[in-house]
Amino acid sequence: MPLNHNLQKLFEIAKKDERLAIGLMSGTSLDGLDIALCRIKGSGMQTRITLVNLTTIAYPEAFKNEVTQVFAKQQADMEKLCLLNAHIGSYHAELIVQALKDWNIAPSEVDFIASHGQTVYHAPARQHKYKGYGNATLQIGDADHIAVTTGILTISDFRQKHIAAGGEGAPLALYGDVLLGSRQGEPRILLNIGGIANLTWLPGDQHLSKVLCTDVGPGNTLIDAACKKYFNKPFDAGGEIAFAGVANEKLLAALSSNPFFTQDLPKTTGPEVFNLHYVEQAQQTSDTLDIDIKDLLATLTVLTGKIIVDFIKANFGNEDIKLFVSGGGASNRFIMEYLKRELPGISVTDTSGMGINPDAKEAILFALLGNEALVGQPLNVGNNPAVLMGKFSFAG
Ligand SMILES: Nc1ncnc2c1ncn2[C@@H]1O[C@H](COP(=O)(O)OP(=O)(O)OP(=O)(O)O)[C@@H](O)[C@H]1O
Ligand SMILES: CC(=O)N[C@H]1[C@@H]2OC[C@@H](O2)[C@@H](O)[C@@H]1O[C@H](C)C(=O)O
Repeated sequence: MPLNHNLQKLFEIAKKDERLAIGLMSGTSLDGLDIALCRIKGSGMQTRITLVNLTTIAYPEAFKNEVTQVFAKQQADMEKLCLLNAHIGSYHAELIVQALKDWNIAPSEVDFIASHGQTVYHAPARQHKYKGYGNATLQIGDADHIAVTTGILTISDFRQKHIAAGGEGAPLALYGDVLLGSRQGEPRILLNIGGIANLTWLPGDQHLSKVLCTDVGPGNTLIDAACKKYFNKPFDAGGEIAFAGVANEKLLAALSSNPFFTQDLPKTTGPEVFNLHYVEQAQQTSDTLDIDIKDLLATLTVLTGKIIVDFIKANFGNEDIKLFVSGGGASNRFIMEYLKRELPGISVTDTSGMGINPDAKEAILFALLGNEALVGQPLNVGNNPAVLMGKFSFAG
């Protein structure tokens, strides 16, 4: 019996020497959609990927406000959640169609889209309160809408397989980091400072069993929340407000005492834990509710730097390592200067120092994961599940 047209096309795409793919990332900062157009050759450790084009479409305030109603909330309007699942899928599709027009690329030239979706809740078992339930995470923005509207095969919902195979559904960065970032004789740390900060340790002997990838703690999420509340700004551009304040040591100590920081590795978290409620509680226990708001911003920014520095010193020492930073936090001069100052033996640059655009890294990761879903083999890395992730949505 002949294969139907969807499977026929799938096989044709899988047999190609080179694929044109779109990777999509909409992260926990809710700032916008990263669309990375990539050319990919091969698979696994032989993957060669070139970023052809990148655009970040900032979300309009009205859209952010809608998503915020369900984002990281223990209680939310189920109708709104249901509507947003379809709405985000179609909205992302429209943004892709527009980006392709701008780039003068016909949708028929693109082999596949790999979509992360929008995380609305992340609930590793260590973090939620429901006995008898395991790890769980929820990304919405259904990919059937993307596939049908763009006419392009779409691979999505990567995190569920990771959980089904024993992981926490995140971080997935290591799968891309080992493929693109590992170098013989050069121990590296690839740090992404998005809403949450996560890192991948790539040992210089390139033993995949020694690779570690874990969330470290809040990246920009507390800084953004405080900026919004106290300064009516979405984020602290360049870390300017933090530079104008002085970190409060008592508050810093209270914030640093969250149990997440001493839990076993690898571990994951999100704004479900690291939010303004957590900051206010720490202010209460440390009797710092009345500190200057610039000092509060400085404290939250130092916290982001300090948990990264403490983690690196405790787990990898302080010498002969190259640290490459990506994500929006790489544009926060206060954080970058803090890392350089507090890790004197380590070379700290953003990931452009290793040939990867720091704003594109996560969207590229999903393009890579989509490529692996099509033509890869499960990879044993650290104690992470060796699985191929992602679900297929056909256009017709
Ligand atoms: N010029 C800048 N100065 C300071 N901070 C910045 C700047 N540009 C971006 N950021 C910070 O980076 C954040 C966005 O980072 P990014 O897009 O990497 O996060 P994300 O992908 O949404 O999060 P995650 O990776 O945790 O899912 C912004 O919300 C802001 O806090
Ligand atoms: C559940 C979820 O969306 N987690 C994100 C978030 O943003 C950063 C950090 O927390 C990381 O664990 C993950 O994203 C990246 C892309 C990852 O999986 O590697």
